[in-house]
Amino acid sequence: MKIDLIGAGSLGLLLGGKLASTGNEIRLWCRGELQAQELKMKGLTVSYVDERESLWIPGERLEASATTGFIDEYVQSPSDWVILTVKQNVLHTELVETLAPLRNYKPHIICFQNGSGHMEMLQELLPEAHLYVAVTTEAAKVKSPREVIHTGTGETWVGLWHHRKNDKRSVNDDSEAISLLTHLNAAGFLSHLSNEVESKIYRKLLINAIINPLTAIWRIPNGELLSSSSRMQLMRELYEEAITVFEAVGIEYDANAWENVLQVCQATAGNTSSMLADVLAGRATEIRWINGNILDMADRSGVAVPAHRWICRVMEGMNVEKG
Ligand SMILES: NC(=O)C1=CN([C@@H]2O[C@H](COP(=O)(O)OP(=O)(O)OC[C@H]3O[C@@H](n4cnc5c(N)ncnc54)[C@H](OP(=O)(O)O)[C@@H]3O)[C@@H](O)[C@H]2O)C=CC1
Ligand SMILES: CC(C)(CO)C(=O)C(=O)O
Repeated sequence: MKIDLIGAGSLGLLLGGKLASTGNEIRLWCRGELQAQELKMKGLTVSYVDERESLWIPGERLEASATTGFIDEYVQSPSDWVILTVKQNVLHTELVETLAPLRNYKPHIICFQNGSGHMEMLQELLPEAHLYVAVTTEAAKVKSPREVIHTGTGETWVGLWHHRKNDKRSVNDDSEAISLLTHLNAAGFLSHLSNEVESKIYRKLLINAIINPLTAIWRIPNGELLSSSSRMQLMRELYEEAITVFEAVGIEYDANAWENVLQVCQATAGNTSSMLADVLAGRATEIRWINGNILDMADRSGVAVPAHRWICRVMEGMNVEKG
C-alpha cells in the first residue's frame, strides 16, 4: 500500500516506521528538508520502553521530503491513503494551504488528531475527499528527528467521517477502510472499524479536556492529578461542566465517564501529557481544539462553563511559540 504521511513527529514516525517494516511504501512529509535528509541518510528507528528490540528502517526504504513538495508528488503519483499526523494548530493553518490544491481530487484522508473541529474544516476545504477519523490510544514520543519511542501500546478505531447527518454508510462495507485496517493490524497496531467514531472523539476529548490543561498548568505527570483532593475537585468541576455541555448539544457519554478519566490517569500515571510536553518545549498547545471546542458548544447552547473558560485563557497565555 502506498501511504503519504504528513507530519513526521511522534505519531507520524511511529506509524511510518511500523507500516514501512511490513512492506508498505511510505512517503514521509516533514516540516523541513533537514529532517527529510536525516531520515533518508540515517533511516528511522522505533524503540520501545520494554525489552523489545528496536526497529530500524534504512533510509533507502523510505521516501522523505519537505511538505512543500507534497502536492506535486501526489498529483503525479497518488497514494492509496494520506495520513495526517500534524498537530491541530498546524492542520488549521499551514496544512490548509498544502491541502487546498486537492479540492477537486478524491483522496482517502485519515486524521489521527486529538480534539475536534478539524474534520468539519477538512470537509469544507476538500468536499470531494473521502474523509476518515482515527481515534487512538497508542502513545509515542519523538526522541530525535529520526527516532521515536513507542511509549504505550493501545488500540485504534477507524471510522468514516459522515458528511451529512443522514449519511448511513457503514465503515464495515468500505473496502478502502478494511484494507487500511488490515495493514494497521499487520504492522502491530490493534485496530478496529467503528461506526461510532464520533462518540469516540468526544470520549477522548473529555479525557484530554481534564487531564491535559491541568497537568500542563501544574507541571505534573498524569498520575499526580489523583494525589490531592483539591486537584480532584477541579478535575470534577471540569468534568461536570463538560457533560452539561454534552447533554445540551446531544453528545452521548458513558455512564462511567468519570471513572474512565480516573482510570486513564492511573494507566498513564508516569506520562507527561502532550499539552505539558508542548508547554515545556515552548510550542503552541491544542487547547483551542480541546477545551476551546467545549467552550464553543457551551456558548452556542447557553451553558455556563466558567472553569473551561478560565483554563482556556490561562493556556492561551502560555502559547508563546519559539521562533
Ligand atoms: N503522540 C501521541 O502519543 C499521540 C498524539 N495524538 C495526536 O496526534 C497529533 C500529532 O501529535 P504528535 O505526533 O504527538 O505531535 P508531534 O508534535 O510530535 O508531531 C507533529 C509533527 O508535525 C510536524 N509539522 C509541523 N508543521 C508541519 C508542516 N507544515 N508540514 C509537515 N509537518 C509539519 C512537526 O514538525 P516540527 O517538530 O519540526 O514542528 C512534527 O514533526 C496531535 O493532534 C495529537 O494530539 C493522538 C494520540 C496519541
Ligand atoms: C491520554 C493522555 C492524557 C495521555 O497522556 C493524552 O492523550 C495526551 O497526553 O494527550
